[in-house]
Amino acid sequence: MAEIQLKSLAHSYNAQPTGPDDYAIRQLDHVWERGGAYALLGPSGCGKSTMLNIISGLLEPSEGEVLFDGRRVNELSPRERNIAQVFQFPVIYDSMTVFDNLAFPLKNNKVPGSQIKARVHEIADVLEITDKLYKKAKNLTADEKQKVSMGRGLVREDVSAILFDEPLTVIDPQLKWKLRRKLKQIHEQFDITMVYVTHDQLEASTFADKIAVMYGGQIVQFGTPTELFERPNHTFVGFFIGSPGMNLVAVERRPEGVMFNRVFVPLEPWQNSLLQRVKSDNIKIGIRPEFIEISENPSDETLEARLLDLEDLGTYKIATVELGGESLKVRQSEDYQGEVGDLVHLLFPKQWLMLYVDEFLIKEQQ
Ligand SMILES: Nc1ncnc2c1ncn2[C@@H]1O[C@H](COP(=O)(O)OP(=O)(O)OP(=O)(O)O)[C@@H](O)[C@H]1O
Repeated sequence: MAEIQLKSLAHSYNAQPTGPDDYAIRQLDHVWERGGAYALLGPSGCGKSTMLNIISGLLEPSEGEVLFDGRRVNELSPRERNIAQVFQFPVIYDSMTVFDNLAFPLKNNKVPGSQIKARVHEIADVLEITDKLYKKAKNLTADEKQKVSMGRGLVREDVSAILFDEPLTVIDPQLKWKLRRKLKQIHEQFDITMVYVTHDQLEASTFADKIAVMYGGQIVQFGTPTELFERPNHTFVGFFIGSPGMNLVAVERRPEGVMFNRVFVPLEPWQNSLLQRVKSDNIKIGIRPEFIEISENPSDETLEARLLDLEDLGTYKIATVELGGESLKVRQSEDYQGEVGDLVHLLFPKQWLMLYVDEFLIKEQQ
């Protein structure tokens, strides 16, 4: 098990990149700590598989270094790096039994036969495939095959890390949840560094202690699921995490706050003073649907809006309101009784009103 450090890492599939758009990974520094359970979350094409393949050694980065426990491994082959990788589709030998599939990585590493048997049984028990051990792999269902594929990654006790590249894509929706829990349990039991790639936020937050959100070849935030929800460091994290995502509105600066379409939104003094110092005009405010309050009566702090739509989602409702020409989502309890067309009064609690400049969060300690 190892700490994996990425130092000034960048990768372009183009031999002669001419600008940032030619990079699948833009310069980044990152540390996956020893023994952590991590998710790498992001939309299709943001560079997740590229990063995994660079860590495992399947791909040589065009710039920067990969360090395992402080030692440069750029020149080492995947085998020498001792990384196990589980892909979207099961990688197993159909003609072999499940036992032989699981034993294969150990035989390759010249582990004694008695140890192989014990370890294969231990892993098969955890994955609940002991009754399949002496079946030919070709007779298994898709999810059983993927369990064997995971087992091949888990069986070696000496691996530096296990990388999962969307491993549950082929798994039945009902079984996905079970397997995710299983992986989490395996992580707790064996204490291995695990990086789990997915574009599904639910999958990421049930598996990982910490999530790296990737966007446009960069890690735009690395934090716990709660941190990503409460303090999105980038507008993309606000938009991508949560359902519906964060409300984001482009605004102009004013002395005591910001404005859009004749709606003035006051800010905290520290936000105002930081805002006066930045040059960019790319300014946005962001607030999650869960944190906007709707009040029946106006006050000095409320903003007048119109209820456009109310969607009943069973245990809660999502209201769509129009404020200064912008459409915002507001999450309400199931007993909220608004009528479409009603005037409503919105309150943006100060601690939940985020300010973004050039898409990044303005933080108090800056
Ligand atoms: N072999 C390749 N040659 C050229 N460009 C590539 C290659 N592999 C990936 N890319 C490009 O690099 C970028 C990042 O791709 P990557 O596969 O790492 O993203 P991803 O986040 O894993 O996406 P997905 O979730 O769809 O697998 C994309 O623009 C993709 O088109």
